[in-house]
Amino acid sequence: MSKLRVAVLGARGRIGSEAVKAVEGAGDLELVAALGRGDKLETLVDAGAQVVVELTTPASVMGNLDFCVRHGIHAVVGTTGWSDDRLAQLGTSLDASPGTGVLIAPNFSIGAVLTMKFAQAAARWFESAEVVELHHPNKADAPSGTATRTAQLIAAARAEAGLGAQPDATVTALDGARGADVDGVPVHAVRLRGLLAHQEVLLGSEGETLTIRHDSLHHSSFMPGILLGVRRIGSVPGLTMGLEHFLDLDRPASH
Ligand SMILES: NC(=O)C1=CN([C@@H]2O[C@H](COP(=O)(O)OP(=O)(O)OC[C@H]3O[C@@H](n4cnc5c(N)ncnc54)[C@H](OP(=O)(O)O)[C@@H]3O)[C@@H](O)[C@H]2O)C=CC1
Ligand SMILES: O=C(O)C1=N[C@H](C(=O)O)C[C@H](O)C1
Repeated sequence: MSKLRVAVLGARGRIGSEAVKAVEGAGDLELVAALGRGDKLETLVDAGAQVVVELTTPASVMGNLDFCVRHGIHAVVGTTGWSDDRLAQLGTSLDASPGTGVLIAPNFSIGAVLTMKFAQAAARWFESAEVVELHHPNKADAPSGTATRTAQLIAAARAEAGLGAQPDATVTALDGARGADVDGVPVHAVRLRGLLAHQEVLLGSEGETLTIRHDSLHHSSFMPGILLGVRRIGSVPGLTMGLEHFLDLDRPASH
């Protein structure tokens, strides 16, 4: 069987360089291009790339995806910075290229995907919910894409359960002291040398708290998710938001 032809954008970056190695190490995949800033996107077409792994920056991702979708190249995207406007713009490009698939994964690690799922399930049972994300100090964006998505899922679950605003008697505060407000859920961002990517979801009600914590200790934690996305996205046209859609998480464990 012929190998799937894969390219990496952002190939010299922290996660992109690991993705290059992961694709090279997969027997069913062939790395046909590894591009960095300034390299020509036409190379993707010349190399016959079928799937692109997009790991660049919020400033670059839209242009890169526009090119890929127009050329019918599927994309697996880890880059952050997604707003409703950007998603709508991508949706319009995909409408014009109906066979093309794009996966946007706020986080490729299984533990982070489960953290989001557990937080979403728990949210309706607690009066209070806050998210704390902790990352390496070279990270350009805050809060993280994962924390933003987690807060959005918590907020949607609270709204569906009819929960109102969270209890908070704060009257005076220094700027930023209560974090960023994501749909009514406070999100706090820590940047600390020595860390990679970590998140805590804090939930509380009268007399009890629940903390869900996840730690990515190495970029290798993201690689199985990237490879899964690469193998699956060609058969899922349109926009898929979140790796959970490829993970079959609701299937009961076999005994
Ligand atoms: N979803 C997930 O699981 C994960 C997502 N991420 C996200 O991935 C993104 C990259 O993170 P990270 O690797 O740490 O960042 P880095 O800054 O280390 O890497 C980004 C790379 O992209 C390059 N780049 C910028 N613009 C372009 C372009 N137009 N075409 C090709 N390459 C380009 C940069 O080049 P230059 O240095 O010259 O600017 C740099 O080498 C971030 O948004 C991060 O949040 C990270 C880890 C996991
Ligand atoms: O920049 C990073 O490092 C990471 N970015 C993603 C995010 O913003 O959620 C995923 C993970 O947290 C690592």
